[in-house]
Amino acid sequence: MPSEGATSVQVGDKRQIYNFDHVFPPETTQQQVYERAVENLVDKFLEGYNVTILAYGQTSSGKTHTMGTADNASVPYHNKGIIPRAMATLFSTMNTSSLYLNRKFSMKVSFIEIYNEDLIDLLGEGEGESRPQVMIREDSKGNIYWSGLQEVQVNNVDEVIAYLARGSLNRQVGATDMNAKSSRSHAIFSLTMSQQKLVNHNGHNGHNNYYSKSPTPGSRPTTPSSRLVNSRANSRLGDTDDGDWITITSKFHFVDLAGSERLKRTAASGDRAKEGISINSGLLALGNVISALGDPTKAKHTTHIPYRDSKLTRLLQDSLGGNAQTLMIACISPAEFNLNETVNTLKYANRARNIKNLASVNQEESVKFQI
Ligand SMILES: Nc1ncnc2c1ncn2[C@@H]1O[C@H](COP(=O)(O)OP(=O)(O)OP(=O)(O)O)[C@@H](O)[C@H]1O
Repeated sequence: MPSEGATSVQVGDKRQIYNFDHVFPPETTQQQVYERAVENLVDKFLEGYNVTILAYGQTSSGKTHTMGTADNASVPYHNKGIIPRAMATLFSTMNTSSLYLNRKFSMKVSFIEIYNEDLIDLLGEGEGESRPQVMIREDSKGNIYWSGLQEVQVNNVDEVIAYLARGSLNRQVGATDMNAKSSRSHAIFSLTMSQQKLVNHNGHNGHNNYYSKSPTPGSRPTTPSSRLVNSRANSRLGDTDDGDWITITSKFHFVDLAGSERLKRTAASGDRAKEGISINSGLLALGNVISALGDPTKAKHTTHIPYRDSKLTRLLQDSLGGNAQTLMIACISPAEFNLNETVNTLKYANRARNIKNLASVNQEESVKFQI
């Protein structure tokens, strides 16, 4: 059974203890991992917090399996990873919980890959260089956004899984000595949710408004361009959605990192070696950001956090140490011959545990609509 607390590792005659929130032994099921570590984060996402889950570990340790980054409709339920389970909880909560009755939801997914420091849109149209270029941008408030990336409207779990499967087929996969089907890239599957919440309901006249964008204060949203995800909100609000509305936007990033193993262990050469160098430098940069964020003397001065050292850390800038609930899952091998990699993964994850984020709900100003 999963347990709280520490795990200890013996290296030579030294025993080192690492503390984690949960430790899952090999026989743990996907459902147990999900319930213990992830399910409450879906509630946080619905409340309006940004959430990021990262899977870290050496090749073949189960990152993709745990995250469900490659899951499709043919994966049997007991094997399904975090993403399909989180989506099932999310849509079911939206559609059944009384907490979300007076809301209108709009959701989009995107799927991006970092391969050799190139950003590739896994849902983008076209092949190779004909695909739109994805750029990392920062707005005046320091929020990171990705321009040129395809964001696709989704209305139910099946649509999310279809895009997940489509994107994962486009992901860079190569064979190494350690995993015949190794992911050679970092992949980030993201869900952006916008909620229109009715407060101070006036209860007279009006039409149903479906919003795909945050409305500008003082203006009324125009033609409905997105379908309403929560059909109950439509029927409940009916013709009487006159009142004050607030917009809550939250992002859920599922990050399946490339294998963290030392290059020589994969016996890589040529393209595989180039990929390995790039993977290691991205993970090193991530490790440096994690170390800086875990050090309270540095974390106060955000200019010292080396986010700009890699695309991976830049993309995740507002999810690491920013305004997000962040979970790192460290995948390790029980095999003795992987001990060194296991110790490295435990040290890496242990550093991540020192980060203290200040998460808050992303709520826009109250907007009055007179209809
Ligand atoms: N807990 C598990 N139970 C059953 N099968 C597993 C488990 N973890 C991993 N596997 C299987 O082991 C193989 C390797 O796992 P996976 O591809 O998830 O590793 P990975 O860490 O993502 O590797 P890479 O970094 O090379 O992509 C897959 O066939 C996967 O289905």
